Amino acid sequence: MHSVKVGYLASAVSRALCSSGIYCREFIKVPACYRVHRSVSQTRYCRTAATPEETVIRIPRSMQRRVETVKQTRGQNKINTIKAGKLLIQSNNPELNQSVGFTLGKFEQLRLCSKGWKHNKSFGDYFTINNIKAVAPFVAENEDVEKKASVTFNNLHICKELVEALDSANITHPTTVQLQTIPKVMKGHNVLCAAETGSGKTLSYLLPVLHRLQADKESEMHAAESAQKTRAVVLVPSRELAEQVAAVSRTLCDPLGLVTSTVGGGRGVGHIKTVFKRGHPDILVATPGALVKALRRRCADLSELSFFVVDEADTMFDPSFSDMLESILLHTRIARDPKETRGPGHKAQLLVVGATFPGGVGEVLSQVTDLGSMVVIKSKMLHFLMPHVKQTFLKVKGEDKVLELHQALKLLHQEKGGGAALVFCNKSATVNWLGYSLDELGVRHARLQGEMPAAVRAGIFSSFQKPGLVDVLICTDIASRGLDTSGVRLVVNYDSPESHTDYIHRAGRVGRAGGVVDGEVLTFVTHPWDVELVQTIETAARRRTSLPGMESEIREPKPKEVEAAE
Ligand SMILES: Nc1ncnc2c1ncn2[C@@H]1O[C@H](COP(=O)(O)OP(=O)(O)OP(=O)(O)O)[C@@H](O)[C@H]1O
Repeated sequence: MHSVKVGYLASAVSRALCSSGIYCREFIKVPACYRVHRSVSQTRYCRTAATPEETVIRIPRSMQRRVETVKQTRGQNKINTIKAGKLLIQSNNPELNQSVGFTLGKFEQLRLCSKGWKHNKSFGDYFTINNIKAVAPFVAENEDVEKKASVTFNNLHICKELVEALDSANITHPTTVQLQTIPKVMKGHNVLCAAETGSGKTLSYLLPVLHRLQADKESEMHAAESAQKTRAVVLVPSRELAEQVAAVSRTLCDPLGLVTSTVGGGRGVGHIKTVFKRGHPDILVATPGALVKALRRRCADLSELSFFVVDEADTMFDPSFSDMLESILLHTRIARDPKETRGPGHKAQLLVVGATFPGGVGEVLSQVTDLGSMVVIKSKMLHFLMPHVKQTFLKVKGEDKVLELHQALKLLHQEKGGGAALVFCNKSATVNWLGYSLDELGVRHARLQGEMPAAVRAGIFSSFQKPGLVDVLICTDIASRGLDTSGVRLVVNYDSPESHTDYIHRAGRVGRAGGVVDGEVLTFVTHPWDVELVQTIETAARRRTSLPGMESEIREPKPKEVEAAE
C-alpha cells in the first residue's frame, strides 16, 4: 500500500491540471492505492470518496487561483531574447540564446544557461559569451581620438629617445590609459590608475618616469651625489613580473644611459648584495620581500626617490603584502602636492596601478597613503568582461577535463592556425599532475607554479614568451597577474577560478594591446561550488554590467577624479 503527503499530492495535482488542460473545478478522484495521511488541519482539503475504491481531494479556491496565475505568468515570462544579428550568448539550448541587439529591462527576469549547473544532469552543457567587438575598447576609443587629433607619443612631450625606442617596437599611438595617465604624471601628481588588463599600464607609468629621470640627469640642478642613488622604485608582486617590467624598462633605458636592476624573492640575500654591489640603479624593480631585505641590510637607499610605483595594487595592498609595503613606505617621503616633487629636498611621486580594485581596496589604500592627494584615472571598462574576447563555459566531469583540454589544444593547433595557450590550475599539485597527463598524450608544454625552486622557475616564463619555443604553459595564478602574454591565443581555466578578480586577470592574458586579436577563454566548470561564480559572470554578460563585488569607488574621501571620457 502506498501513501503520500497531501502537500506533494496537491502539487502533483496542480501540475497535472496545468499540463493536461483537463481541469476539474471542484475535486479530483485519486485511486485508493494513494491513501492520504490526514492531519486535523488537512481534513478540509480531503474527504473520503463515496466508494471505498477512491479518495476525493477538494482543491481549495486559493490554490485554484494560484494555478491559474502560474499558467498565465509562465507564458508572459518567456521573453524573446533573440533578434536579428549576431548572438551575444550562445548555448546548447537555443531558447536561452541572447542577441547583441537585445537589451534586458532592469526588472526583467533573467533565464541563465547555467541555472541548473549544480545538478549532475547538466554535464555536457555549455554557453559562449561571443566577442562583440573586433578590437579592444582601450584601442578603439583611442582610434576615435586619433581621428580628431591624431595623437602620437610625440604629442605627449616625451623625449625623442623614448619615442624612437617605442617606434622601433612598432608602438606609435598611445592607448586610452596612456593618453590620460602620462600627462598627469608629468605634471607631478600622485596618480591612481585603474584600467583593464592589457591596456598598456606599464608604459603609462614607465614613460613619464624615464622621461623625468632623463630630464633630471641632464639638468644642472641635479647634484652628483643624488645621481648615485635609486630614483625610481617599481614594486610588483612576483619575480616573473619584476623581470618582465625590468626588461621593458631596460629596452627604453638603453638610449638614455639609465640603469635598471631587479631584485626578486627566493634567491637569498647573496643575490641582493650582488645586485647592489654594481652600484645603485636608477630604476629598481622589486618584489616587496626582496626590497624589505635590501633595506634592512642597507643595500638599497630610497632617500632620493622621485617615483614610487606600486603595480598590481590590489595584491600589494592585500594583508599578505601590506605590512611589507608599509615598512617600505617608512623609508620614503611621498609628496602631497606636485610642488613638493621638484627642487632640492624633493619628495617622491606615488603611482598606484592595477586592473582590479575590488570593494575595500580604497579603505586599505587610505591607511597607507593620503588618498586625497591622488588623481584617479579609471577606465570605463574597468571590471567589465572583455567585449573583444570570446569566452566559453563548459560543464564537464572532472575525469573528462584532460580529454577536453587535449581537444581544445588540438583544435587551436590544427584549425585555428596555432598560437600559444595558457592553462590555469588552482593548485601546484594539479599543475604537476596535469603536466604528467599531457606528457602521456604527447603534448609539449612547460609548467610554472609557486612551489618550484627559484632556479627552476627562473626563465620558464620568458622562454614561454619567446615565440616558437613552448606553446603550452600549465600554471597557477602566479602567471595571471600582470604578465604580458601577447602571443597567447587561448586561455583555459582547467580549474574554475576562485573569484571574479582571478577570472579577470586570467582572462586578461588574451586580448591585449598589440597582441593576438582573436583570443579565446575556455572555462571548465565541474563542482557545484564553481557554479555561482559562473552564474554571476553570465548575469553580468547578459545585463552588460561590471562583475559584482568589484564596484568599488576606489577611495575615500572623494577624489579629484579624471573621468575616462575626459
Ligand atoms: N600604445 C600601445 N600600442 C600598442 N601596443 C602597446 C601599447 N602600449 C602597450 N602595448 C603593448 O601592450 C601589451 C600589454 O601592455 P601591459 O603589459 O603594459 O598591459 P597592462 O595594462 O599592464 O596589463 P595587466 O593588467 O595584465 O598587467 C604589451 O605587449 C605592450 O607592449
